[in-house]
Amino acid sequence: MDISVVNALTYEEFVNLFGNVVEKCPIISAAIWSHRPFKDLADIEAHIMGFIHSLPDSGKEGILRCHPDLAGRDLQSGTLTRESQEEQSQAGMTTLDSAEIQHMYRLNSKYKERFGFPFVICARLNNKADIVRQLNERLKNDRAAERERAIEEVKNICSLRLNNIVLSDIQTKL
Ligand SMILES: NC(=O)N[C@H]1NC(=O)NC1=O
Repeated sequence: MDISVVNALTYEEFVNLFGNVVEKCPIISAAIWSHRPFKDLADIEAHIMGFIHSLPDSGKEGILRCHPDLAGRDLQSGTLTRESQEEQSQAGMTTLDSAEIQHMYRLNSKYKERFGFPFVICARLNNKADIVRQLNERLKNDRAAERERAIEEVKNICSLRLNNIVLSDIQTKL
């Protein structure tokens, strides 16, 4: 997708296209729309991350809380967003057996109890074993370090979602 096409989108079109690059946080695309014209995709990403970094800790934690648990209730009940469904599926979260689902549930609960927000990791860059290992590892962090670590993962998820939007646009034109 040519950046001039993105820059010509109306506010509604822009939020429709980019509204879920950060899970269930369309307010972020709504906010950065006012920074048009964008130079390129990296510029859009930089504005998104600038917005997130400008938030107080409570705002960053709010963003984390918009993320569904990995292998959690939304996945079991089929209520994940399309993006999250694809990502969790790529990381093998949709084919866990019941013991593995229970294990993830226990780890996710322990994490939420400790930090007050859900465990977030870029599922497309990690497989099942990585996710369990990192969940256990990151439980050892203090809250401030872990908040920043989780926001880094939001950045990775966002970056891949942005690339996907551009790729799928190229594919529909081929
Ligand atoms: N909790 C969590 O990490 N959720 C997610 N990760 C990801 O890549 N997509 C998600 O929805």
